[in-house]
Amino acid sequence: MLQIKGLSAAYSEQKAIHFPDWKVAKGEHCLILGSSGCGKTTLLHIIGGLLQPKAGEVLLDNTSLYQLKAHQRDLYRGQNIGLIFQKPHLIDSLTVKENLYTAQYFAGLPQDEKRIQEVLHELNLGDKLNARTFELSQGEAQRASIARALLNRPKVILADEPTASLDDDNCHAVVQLLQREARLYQAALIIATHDQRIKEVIPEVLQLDKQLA
Ligand SMILES: Nc1ncnc2c1ncn2[C@@H]1O[C@H](COP(=O)(O)OP(=O)(O)OP(=O)(O)O)[C@@H](O)[C@H]1O
Repeated sequence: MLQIKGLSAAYSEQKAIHFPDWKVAKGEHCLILGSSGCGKTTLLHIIGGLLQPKAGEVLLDNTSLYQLKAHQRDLYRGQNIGLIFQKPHLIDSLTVKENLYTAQYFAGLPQDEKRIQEVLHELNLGDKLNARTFELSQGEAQRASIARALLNRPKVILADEPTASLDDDNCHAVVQLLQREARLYQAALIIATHDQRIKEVIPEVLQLDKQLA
């Protein structure tokens, strides 16, 4: 379903970071692990169509992400890839509903309030539809960002350090939530992290090594 081949990345004059070839099956849950600076976020951004690699290929089903023109890739991402970051990155001047509308807009999809209500309900945010995002607790804001990522029923969910600043209880709650939602959408779930706690529940790992850099 997802395949990376011969991938490398380089920021400006920096030495290239090389990534091992890797395949993730439909519905599979896995981790990208490795020490700080080894390239976890970089790889996640490449897989998410946010960062052009120096070389190599990202295949999602039969689509080669970087063969697409930039605007086609943006639409493809909006329709097929759900991105979750450590911080929610919601737009404070908008309500929760309006934040989720942006995900439909950037995917080239029509506004669908019913679908927004459905996904908010799934994440126990049914009463927050018209709340401003600054009125949300941190946990609610994180779930709203997960709702935004799931809204368009993605084939793959990419989460970057979603548990880094959480205590053990909340760490497990967030991982369980991501796994439950990924199962619901039969989506592949890929979490980039150096949080060893997640390894207990998701044993499938792509280990990145500093030596590869
Ligand atoms: N925008 C950028 N410009 C230049 N170099 C960058 C940029 N982003 C990352 N790097 C460098 O690329 C390398 C990989 O960074 P990346 O953020 O992917 O690592 P990481 O494994 O996610 O680290 P961490 O676990 O600390 O978040 C590092 O050496 C970093 O300094």
